[in-house]
Amino acid sequence: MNSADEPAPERIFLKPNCEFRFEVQGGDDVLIRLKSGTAELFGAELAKERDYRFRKCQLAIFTWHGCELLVTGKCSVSYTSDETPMASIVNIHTQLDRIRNDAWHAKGAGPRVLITGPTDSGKSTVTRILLNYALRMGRKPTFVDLDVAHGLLSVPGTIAATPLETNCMSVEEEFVLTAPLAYFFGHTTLKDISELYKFQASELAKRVDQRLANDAEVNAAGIIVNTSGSIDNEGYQALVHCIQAFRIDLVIVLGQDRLYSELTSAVPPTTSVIKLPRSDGVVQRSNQLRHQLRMDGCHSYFYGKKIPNAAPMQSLYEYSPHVVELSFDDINIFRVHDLSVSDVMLPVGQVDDLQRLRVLPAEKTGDLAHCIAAVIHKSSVKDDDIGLDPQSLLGASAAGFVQIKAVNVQTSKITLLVPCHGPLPSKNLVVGSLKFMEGTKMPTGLPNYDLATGIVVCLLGTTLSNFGLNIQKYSFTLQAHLPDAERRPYTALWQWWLGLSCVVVGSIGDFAALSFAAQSVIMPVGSFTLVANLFFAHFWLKERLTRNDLVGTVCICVGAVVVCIFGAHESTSYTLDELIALYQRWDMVFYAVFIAAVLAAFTLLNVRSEAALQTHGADSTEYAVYRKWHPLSYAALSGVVGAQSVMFAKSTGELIKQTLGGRNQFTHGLSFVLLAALVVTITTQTHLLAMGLKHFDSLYIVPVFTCFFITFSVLGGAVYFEEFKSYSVAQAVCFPLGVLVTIGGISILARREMRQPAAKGYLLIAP
Ligand SMILES: Nc1ncnc2c1ncn2[C@@H]1O[C@H](COP(=O)(O)OP(=O)(O)OP(=O)(O)O)[C@@H](O)[C@H]1O
Repeated sequence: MNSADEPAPERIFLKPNCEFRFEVQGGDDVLIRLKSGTAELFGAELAKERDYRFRKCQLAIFTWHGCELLVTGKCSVSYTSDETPMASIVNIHTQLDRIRNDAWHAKGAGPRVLITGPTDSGKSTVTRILLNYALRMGRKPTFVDLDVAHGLLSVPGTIAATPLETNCMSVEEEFVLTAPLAYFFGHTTLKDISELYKFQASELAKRVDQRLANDAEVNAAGIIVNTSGSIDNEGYQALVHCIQAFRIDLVIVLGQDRLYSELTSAVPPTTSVIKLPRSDGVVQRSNQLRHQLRMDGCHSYFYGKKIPNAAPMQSLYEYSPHVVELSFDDINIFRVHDLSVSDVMLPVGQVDDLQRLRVLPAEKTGDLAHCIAAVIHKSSVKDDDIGLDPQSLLGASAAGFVQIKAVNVQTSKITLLVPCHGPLPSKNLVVGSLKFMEGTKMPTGLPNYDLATGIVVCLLGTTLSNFGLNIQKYSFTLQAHLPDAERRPYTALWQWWLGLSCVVVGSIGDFAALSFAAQSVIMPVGSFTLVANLFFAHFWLKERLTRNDLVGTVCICVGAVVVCIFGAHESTSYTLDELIALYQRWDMVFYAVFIAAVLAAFTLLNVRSEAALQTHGADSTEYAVYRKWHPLSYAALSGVVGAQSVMFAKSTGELIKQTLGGRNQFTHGLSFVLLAALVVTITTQTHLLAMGLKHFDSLYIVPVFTCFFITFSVLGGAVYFEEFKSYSVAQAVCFPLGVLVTIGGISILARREMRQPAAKGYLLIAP
């Protein structure tokens, strides 16, 4: 929690059969801890003395026997209520569990329950409670979600099913899931295309039947179906269709007498229909909020859920999607149309649903931008020597989903956001009307404290790091004024160590900033170090600041920001074996040779410059050739070596993360080689930077070092984590452009008239 005026923790004492209802808005965080008694959140039991974290939600914690809760943080609404439908729900559960028990002993089928009602009547909540109760009894119920408005199991616009197990139950999340069987409807209402919905519901029902037939335990646990809130006209027809398709035994109608009475006469005699009162706690959601929830659903499909300040295991919910660019030929995009009877050109009565539904190619134009597309399972599509039969896509399930980011008609290229690395499971995509606009925020009107904290921490960290470098430079300046006999190596200077400590603490701050805001924000903010450097070097160390220095530094700053924004990506988790495989890739070998060549060239330059300086002196013609290159060699070498240390740090970080997650990676010698490489590169970088600062102005050394450090770490990460493969056109153009701008900045800075380095020891400048 970030706010300074955070309320003190509140103790809530709940009487038996009461619930604590609360709402948490977008930017806020609320922690709830069960202190005593027993309590459950929509059927999932709370553990004692554990903090549960809630954001952006409206929920209720119920107790059967009374409990004490400790609530920390700001709830926008909170109150307790003793009017709940929990007694009726638990009665239904008891009946269902009896049927499950009988089914298990008789090796038969368990109960099939469907929950319906108008929008915001609490359907998903009752579904969740019944599922959680079944899971708590050790059953494996199948959850079928037919609500296309939300898509609890997948992205919105899908209908899906999956058997659940105890580990799917969670207090903080709706359901913790693996891969459900999903059909992509593509729309969030049934309007105008309800035939497709009915057809897909029937297909899903058949697949669920097949799944249940193969597993006695899952079969005996039965199914629980959540439905959409549209219950008029087409919605009602679709509801009756689904009750038949899934052969429902029990329909629970929430809070609407008319629907209850209509369904009672419409369903088969084997199906019972019961009424359940709508809980007063169920919150009415505006259309704007519903839209926002859908965008959040799409966002968490691609990016996972970042839980700020969460325990290490919870951060597993963070995913790293990739952007890929494909040519038009590599991808087929289809759309399902529900033609009117006259369009099908068959006599009325002879037209069945399948004939009305036509799968037609979608035109690849900019209109497709932001569309969510289902990638259709290859195995379910008819694609033989004669070619692809688009109609076969109708009954095919989705292997996953992508977002169409852009369509470029001129270059015939399409850019996709895909959830993971590697080729798509098939080249056939289906779109509907669902679009995912990234960056739509909760309409809370509250500032984003995490982002602000990240930026402030990063600014403080980079300023401290730069202050540290300038303290080191200051220590060299003091030494330069001592007689030769009194000068000491830099490692014997307490000021140098103080500077190094500031650099280390500052860098820790930079890393910490990454846990508050995205890398693409933090890295560019990090180039503020150059601004801090101008300040310290000019005003404290009294280094002369010219217009050239300003222009060069600004160019490096701009270039670094561009490189970070267009080059940097989030990385994925790798085990040691995967890391070894990565290091063996030909592009990594290529990159290693390239780095070796760069290091060799700058080392040669450095050795020659040093030799010319030591042998002939700073004013000699022999040294004049190297005057511009000598400072560059130090700054560039330390930057390139430092960038390698980032790669080794990333690798060792991965190994430590995996090891902490229970898979020890330090049983292999190579892990220690990576660790040793990390130590060697960090030490070398520190030494080279110290030597650069010792001999030359920090107004030159720091920007050039920063430029090499950032460019080579981004380049290394991109090669290492194969990010180039997924570069969009904008990235492919802007990344090299950013590098060019930084190189331009260096060449401007190189014109700086630096004071001559002393042949032995320190550069003489006025303190
Ligand atoms: N007893 C309760 N106390 C507080 N909030 C509740 C309670 N019951 C449900 N809610 C909240 O009310 C909102 C609407 O409930 P729910 O999603 O179950 O309705 P729904 O009928 O499934 O909605 P839709 O028609 O959109 O599918 C949800 O945010 C849910 O968490």
